[in-house]
Amino acid sequence: MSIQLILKQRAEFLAVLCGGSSAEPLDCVLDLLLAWEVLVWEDYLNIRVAEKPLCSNVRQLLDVVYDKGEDACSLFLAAINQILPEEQKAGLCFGKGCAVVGKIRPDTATLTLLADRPVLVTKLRDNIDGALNVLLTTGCFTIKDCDGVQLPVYTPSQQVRRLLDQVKFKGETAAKTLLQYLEQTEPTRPNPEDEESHLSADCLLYQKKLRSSVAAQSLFLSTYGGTGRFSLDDIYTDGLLEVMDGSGETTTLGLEDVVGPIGTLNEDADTILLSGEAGSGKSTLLQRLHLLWAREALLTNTFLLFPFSCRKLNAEHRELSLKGLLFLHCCWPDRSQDEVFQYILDHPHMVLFTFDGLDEFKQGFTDEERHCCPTKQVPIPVLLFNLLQGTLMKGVLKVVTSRPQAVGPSLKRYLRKEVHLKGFSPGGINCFVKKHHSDPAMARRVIESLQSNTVLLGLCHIPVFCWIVTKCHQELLGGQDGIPQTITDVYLLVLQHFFQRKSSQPQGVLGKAWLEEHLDTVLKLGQLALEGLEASCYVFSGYEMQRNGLTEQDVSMGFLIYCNDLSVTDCKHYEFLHITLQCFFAALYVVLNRNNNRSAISRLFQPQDRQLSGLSQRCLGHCIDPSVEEVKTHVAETPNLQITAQFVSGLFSQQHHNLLLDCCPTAVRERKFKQVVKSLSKGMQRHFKSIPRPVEGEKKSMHAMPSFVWLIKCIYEMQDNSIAQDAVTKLDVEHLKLTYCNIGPVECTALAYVLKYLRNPVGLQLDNNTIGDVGVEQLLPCLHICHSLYLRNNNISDEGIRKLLEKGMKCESFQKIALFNNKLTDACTQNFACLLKAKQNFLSLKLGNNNITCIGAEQLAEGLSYNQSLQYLGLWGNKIGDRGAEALATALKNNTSLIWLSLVDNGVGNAGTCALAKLVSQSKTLGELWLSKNCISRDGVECLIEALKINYSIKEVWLRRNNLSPEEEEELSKQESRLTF
Ligand SMILES: Nc1ncnc2c1ncn2[C@@H]1O[C@H](COP(=O)(O)OP(=O)(O)OP(=O)(O)O)[C@@H](O)[C@H]1O
Repeated sequence: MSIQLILKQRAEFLAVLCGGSSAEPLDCVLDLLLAWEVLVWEDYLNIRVAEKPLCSNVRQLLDVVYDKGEDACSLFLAAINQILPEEQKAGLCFGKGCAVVGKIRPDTATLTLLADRPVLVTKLRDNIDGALNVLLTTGCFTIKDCDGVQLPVYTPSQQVRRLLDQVKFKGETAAKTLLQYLEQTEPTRPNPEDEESHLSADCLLYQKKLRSSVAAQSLFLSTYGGTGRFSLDDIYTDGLLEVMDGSGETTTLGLEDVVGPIGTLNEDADTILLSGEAGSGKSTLLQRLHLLWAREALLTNTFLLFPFSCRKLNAEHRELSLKGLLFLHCCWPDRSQDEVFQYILDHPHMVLFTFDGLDEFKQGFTDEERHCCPTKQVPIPVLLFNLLQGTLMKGVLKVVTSRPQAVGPSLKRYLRKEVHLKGFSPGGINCFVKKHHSDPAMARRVIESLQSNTVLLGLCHIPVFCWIVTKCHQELLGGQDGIPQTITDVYLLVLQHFFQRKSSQPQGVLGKAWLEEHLDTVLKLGQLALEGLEASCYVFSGYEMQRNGLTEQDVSMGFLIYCNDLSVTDCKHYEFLHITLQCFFAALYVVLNRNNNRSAISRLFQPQDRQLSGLSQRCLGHCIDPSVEEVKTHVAETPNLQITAQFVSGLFSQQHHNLLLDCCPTAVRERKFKQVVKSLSKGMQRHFKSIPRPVEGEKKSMHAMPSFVWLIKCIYEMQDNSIAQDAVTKLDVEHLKLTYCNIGPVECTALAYVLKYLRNPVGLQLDNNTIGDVGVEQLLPCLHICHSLYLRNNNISDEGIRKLLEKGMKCESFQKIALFNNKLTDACTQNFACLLKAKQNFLSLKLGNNNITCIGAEQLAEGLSYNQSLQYLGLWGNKIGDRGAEALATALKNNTSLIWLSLVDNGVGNAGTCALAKLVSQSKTLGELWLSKNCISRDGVECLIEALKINYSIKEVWLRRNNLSPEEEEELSKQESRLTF
C-alpha cells in the first residue's frame, strides 16, 4: 500500500526533498501534485510557507498526502519517482506505480495554468521578462508585482513559480493574458505553404526580445520624466489625423490607418510622412504605435519594428552598416545574428522602421549619394537618406515624423503618403484633462475655466500646450496677473511653476522679482538652449552642462530631464523637457543677457539667411558633424528658431515689462526691443513687396508665404496694438489667401489681432486648415474687415456658425461665406435664415457637403423669402430632397437677385424639379441651375423644358447623372440646348 510506503520511508523522503537545502525537488513535486489535482490551492499555500524551514514544508506535505488517502499517496510516490535523478532513487521503494489519468482539458485559464504548471516552469524560465512585460503593459501586474517576482534571491524556476502564483492570485484575466502570451511565443509549426514557416526559433526569439525592449521604452511618456510619470495608457488621447488624396480631398484617419493604404499617392515609395507642428503629438503618436505593436494589438502583420530617434542618431558619429544600425540602436539578437539579419533582408514587407523627428536631424535630406549595400559601413546620414529613398531596403515601410517646414521637395518625391497630425479636437481636450486629473471635480473645474477663456482653449488644441495648461492649472486659471493670452504668458507661468515647486517658501509667495532671483539659472540654461538650437543639438552631455556652469541644483529644477536611452554612449545625457521649452530658454537668454550683440536677434528673425554662428561652432563643436558644417542651406532648425523668435517677441510685451525690469540694463533691453520691432516690420514689408501685380480684371490678391503667419504670431505675442496697426497699414489687397497654412485656433487669434487693423475689407480665404469652432470664435474681432470669408474644410460645426453669424449680422461689409465640407446640420440653418433676413446686401452662401436636410432647407427658404440680395446659393452634397427643393423654389418665387443655384447631389426627384421649373418660368435673374447627381427622370426634365420656353435669363441647366437613359438624354437635349447631360 502506498500509505504504508510513505510512512515507512518518511525519513528518506525528508532527506531527498531537503537534501542540499535546495527547495527545487519539493517545488517540482508540488508542481506535479497540483497539476494532478492531488493538492488543492489551499493545501499548497499551507505547505509552501516561505517563512518556515524547508524541512517543515516537506513534513507538512507528507502529512497532507497521508491524510488524503491511498490514491494521493500513490501519486505522491509517482511524483517523487519522476523528479528524482536515478542515483537518488537507489534504496527507495515506489510501489506498483500509479497511472496518471489524463484529465479533461480545464475550462478556465487559471485551471489550465495549474494543469500545465510543471511544463510551464521549464518553458517560462527563458521568457520571464517577456511574460512580465505583457502582464505589466496589460495592467494585470503592477511594478511592485514584477519586482516581487524578480527578487534576486530566487532562481529562475522559483521566479516562474512566483509569477504563476501571482497570476493565480490576480485571477482569470491575468491567467488568460499569460496563456495568450505563451501561445504567441510558441514556435510556429512548420507549414510548407506558409512563408512564416521559414521563421527559425532564433528569429522568433529576436522578435520577442525586440517587442519587450520596444514595450519597455514606450510604456511611459517621456516629457513627464522629471515631473511625475504618466503611463501612455493612462494619458494617451487620440489626436486628429488627416490625409489628403491626389485631388485635394481630405480623409480623417485612425491610428491604424497611418501605415495603411488610405491616402497613398505614390505606390512605389515606402516612406510615410507624419507631419505636424511643434508639440502636436507626433512623437507621442509614434510611441503609441510602438507600444501597440509590442503588445500585438496593432500592426500585426509587422514581424519586426525598429524605432529610431533622429535626435539620437545625431549623436552617432561612427560609420555603420545597416546591420549595425538595426542591432546597435534597437536590440541585439542573442543568437544567430546573421540568420536574423538575412531574414530581415529577405522579408522587407514584414519589417517597419520609424524615424522620429527628421526635423531634428542635423543634415538636411539629400539624394545625392547612393548606397545600397546592407553590410557596408557608411556615415549615418547616408544610411538614413538611402533608407528613406528606398535605395536601401526597398519594400520596408518607413514612418517618419517631422515638422512640415522641414520637408523639402527633394524628400517629397520619395513619399508614399503624407499624414497630417492636427492636434486635439475640442472633445480630445476634455478627454485629456479628465485623464490628467484623476479627481473629476478638478477636471471639471479646469474644463470650465478653459471654456471661459477661448484664447487658452485655442492653445490647448496643441497637445504640448494642453499638457502645460493642465499641469500648471493652478497658476494659469487662478492667476492674479490676468488670464494668459499668449504662449509666452503660458511659458512664463510654467517657469514660475517650476521655481515655485522647488522653492523653500510656502506656496504662493514667490516674490514679484522671482525671475531676477533665478536669473543665474535661467541664463545658464538659456545659453545652453540657444547654442543647442543654433547647432541643431537637443541632447547635452555632462561636459557641456559643466562648461555652461550648470550645477546639480540647476538641473534639479526639472527643466532638463535625464535622457536614459541614449544607447550609443555610456555617459549621462540630458535634454529639455520639450523642445519648445528649449526655445523658450533660448529666448530668455537672447532677451536677458547683457551682451549688446545684435546678431542673435537678426539670426532669429531672418532664419533663412542664417549660417552657423561662430559662437555655436566654438562651444558645441563636437555636436556638429564636421561634414555638416559645410551645409549652408540647412533649414531643419528654422521652425525652432521661429518659435524662439516668437518667445522673444512675447518677452518684450508691455505685460512683462516689470518682471524683466531689473534683469537686464534698460538701455540694452530698449535697443533689443527696437531691433525686434524693426525686424518684424521689415519681414512684413518683404512680404508685401512679393505680391504680384494683379492681372487685368482680377482682384489684387496676396497668397501668404509660410513665414507670414509666423510674423503675425510674433506681432501677436508682443500684445501691442500700435505695432499690429503699423504692420498692416501698408497692406493693400482685396484678397488674402491663407489656404493649407496649418492654421488652427492659435493662429486665428493672432490673425484677428493684426488683421482687424486693415484699412479696407478683404476676402479672407482660409480653406483647408484646422480652424474649428474655437478658431471661428477667435476670428470674430476681424470679421468687420472681411467682405468674404472662405472656410472650406475646417471642421466647423453649428455652434461655431451660430457665433459667427451673430457677429456677421452686424458687420456691414460681410457679404460672402463659403463653408463647403464642414460639419453643419439643420441646427444652424435658422441662423442663416436670420442673416438673410437682416442683411439685404449679402451676396453668396455656399454650404456644400454638409448635413442639411429638408428641414434645414425649409428654414433657409424662410429666410430667403425675405431676401433680395443673395446671388449665389450652393447646397451641393446635402440631403434636402424633393421637400427641400420645393420649399426653396416657393421661397424664391419673387426673388430678383439669385443668379446661381446648386442643388447637385441632394436626392431631388421629379416633384422637386417641377417646383424648380416653376421658379425657372418666373425668374428673370437666374443664370445657372445645377441639378446633376439627383434622381430626376423624364417627367421632371420635361417640366424644366416647358419652363425654359418662357425663360431668357438661364444659360445652363446641369442634369448629369440623373435617372435617364442615354437615348432619353440625347432626345431631351435636342428639345432644349441649354440642358447639359
Ligand atoms: N496623443 C497625446 N495624448 C496625450 N498627450 C499628448 C499626446 N500628444 C502629445 N501629448 C503631450 O504633448 C507633449 C508633446 O508632444 P510630442 O513631443 O509628441 O509632440 P511633437 O509633435 O513630437 O513635438 P516636436 O515637433 O516639438 O518634437 C507630450 O510630451 C505629451 O505631454
